[in-house]
Amino acid sequence: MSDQLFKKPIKISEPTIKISNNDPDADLTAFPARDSIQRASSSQTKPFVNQKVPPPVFIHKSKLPTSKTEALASGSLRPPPSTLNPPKSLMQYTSPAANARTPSSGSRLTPAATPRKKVALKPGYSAMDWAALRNSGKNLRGVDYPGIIRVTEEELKAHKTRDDCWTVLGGRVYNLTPYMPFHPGGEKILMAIAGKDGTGLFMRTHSWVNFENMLDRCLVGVYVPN
Ligand code: HEM
Repeated sequence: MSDQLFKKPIKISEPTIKISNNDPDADLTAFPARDSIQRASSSQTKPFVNQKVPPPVFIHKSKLPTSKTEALASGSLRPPPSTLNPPKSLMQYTSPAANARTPSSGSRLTPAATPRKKVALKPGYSAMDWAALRNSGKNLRGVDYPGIIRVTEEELKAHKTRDDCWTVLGGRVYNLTPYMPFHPGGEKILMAIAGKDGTGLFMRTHSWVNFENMLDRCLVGVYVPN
């Protein structure tokens, strides 16, 4: 009996939904319901039909930025523009010189300073090499007298060449000659303070540089202008 049941093909007919125009309740597919608030407030009765959807924008592969730098330059990786202004306390440090160095858009907060330019140092003249030379025990003072000497203005002025360059920093006289090729700002700029008091220019350029420590082995003496 059960065998017969399984062997018999079962006919499943599609359910038919009859929609009568006279009977609104018969329209089972209508959603939202015909007399609902949603339908009343919506001007669109047939979604996606005759609706104007903007066509998708395709960017050709060749026009896409290839690197992060390019993407940044094109602005595609930039954060959205902000209407917030930076705090005034930081703004005061932005100098025209600093802005001239960073001409890109937006506000950049850069400490006010003299425009700076690093030079390419020759191999063997890095900060590490200078530290090694300082600790080598070599005489970097350029004078044979072992102790601190008193240097007058006249004496100072006599040491203003590339091979014999003294300067005053913070009231002390230093022999800059051995440091010349190690200076990240270049030799030329150091010659501007040769045989002179360089404290003002030094401080305006890089007051954070610890010259006392870096030039300790180059100390010649104390400056006694009169
Ligand atoms: C007073 C005259 C001097 C001027 C005009 C001057 C100028 C400069 C300049 C333009 C730079 C490159 C800055 C950069 O873009 O990174 C620099 C860097 C540097 N200078 Fe001088 N310099 C002077 C004296 C000295 C002296 C006497 C020393 C010795 C202690 C010195 C030590 C340094 C150091 C360590 C740096 C690297 C600083 C850094 O990378 O932050 N400078 N200097």
